[in-house]
Amino acid sequence: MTTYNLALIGFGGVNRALAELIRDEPQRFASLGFGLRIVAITDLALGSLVQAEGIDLGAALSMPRGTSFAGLPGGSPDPRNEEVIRNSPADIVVEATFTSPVDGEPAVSHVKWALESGKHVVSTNKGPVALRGTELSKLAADNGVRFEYEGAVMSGTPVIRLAHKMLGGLKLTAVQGILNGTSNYVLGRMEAGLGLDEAIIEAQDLGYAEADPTADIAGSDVRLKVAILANELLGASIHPSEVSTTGIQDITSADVSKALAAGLRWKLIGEARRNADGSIVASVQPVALAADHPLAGISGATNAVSFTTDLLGAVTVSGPGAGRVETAYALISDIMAVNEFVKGAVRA
Ligand SMILES: NC(=O)C1=CN([C@@H]2O[C@H](COP(=O)(O)OP(=O)(O)OC[C@H]3O[C@@H](n4cnc5c(N)ncnc54)[C@H](O)[C@@H]3O)[C@@H](O)[C@H]2O)C=CC1
Ligand SMILES: N[C@@H](CC=O)C(=O)O
Repeated sequence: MTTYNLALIGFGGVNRALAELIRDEPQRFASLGFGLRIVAITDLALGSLVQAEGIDLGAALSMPRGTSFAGLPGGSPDPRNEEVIRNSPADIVVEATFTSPVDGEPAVSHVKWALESGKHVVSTNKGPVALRGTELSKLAADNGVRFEYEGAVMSGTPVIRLAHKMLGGLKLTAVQGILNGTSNYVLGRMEAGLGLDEAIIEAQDLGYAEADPTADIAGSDVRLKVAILANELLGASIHPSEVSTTGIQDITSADVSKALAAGLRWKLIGEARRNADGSIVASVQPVALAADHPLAGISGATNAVSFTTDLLGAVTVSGPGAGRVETAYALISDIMAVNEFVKGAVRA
């Protein structure tokens, strides 16, 4: 059985959840036909750690706040991302640092260093995909490796790969959905009587929010996801700045109560549509949906996306849109895709 060596770049909620699954449930991976060993970890707060024989995950996961990997064999107080990505004995680099909606950095560089070094990349980071996706996928192909990013849209809920694999024979003209777990959770909690700020704190505690939750509330997170879906599935080549974006920051508790009394629910809707002339229009905006609208019942951190197709009409996928373990599962599904690629290459 093949065992893949992983380097985790960023050791926050998502990559910690992945490390816990690898430590606690090796049989899950064995049943998939491969083993996983974490040989390197870097993080802004902890520094870096490289142990070619496999890191003691119990020790790494229980590092007290404010300490660094410097005290461990192979440890350093600095993240040393480039050195670790290029030179550690990893087969797969797992990129889960902060998403930058502006330029995708430093994650874009992390992905490039890995691909240039002949390492596969699996990532939940939306920045590199939305802002430099075409270039990075080409770099992966040129180096004979994979760049997989299922978790960039709707966490572990299968969307990107599912649409590529299962909807390929259809003409897709639009994607529309609730694509941010935090804002949907926050709107639901406001319906229950909480203020915006209190609801955001809850979403942070639950691991849904971005490091800067403004991205969730003001819509830049959904803007990246809309650009990814438009480019991946509608054949567009749009930059996130072309997605007109309004968040939920100006929706007040009074607005929420008034809507509820009228049988409406506020939702943050992301949409991309191909016009008859081939042009693409894309937007993010709050909409007060009637209770019988298919997206009105999507609550909490659950998300849903609906594809408008020629032969099937609307095809809708719903599931978790955020969460630490839920997003770690996206990385596992990406590693499964890498494994299929590797096995296919061996057979060919
Ligand atoms: N939490 C969720 O539900 C989801 C998260 N994502 C994305 O996954 C990524 C990770 O998310 P979380 O783990 O929740 O975030 P987090 O904020 O808990 O963890 C990110 C970690 O990356 C580290 N980091 C930041 N910049 C770094 C750098 N230059 N070098 C080394 N380490 C660095 C931070 O110190 C932090 O520990 C983010 O890009 C996020 O947008 C995507 C889908 C869902
Ligand atoms: N902060 C994001 C996490 C997933 O992309 C969200 O809440 O949806």
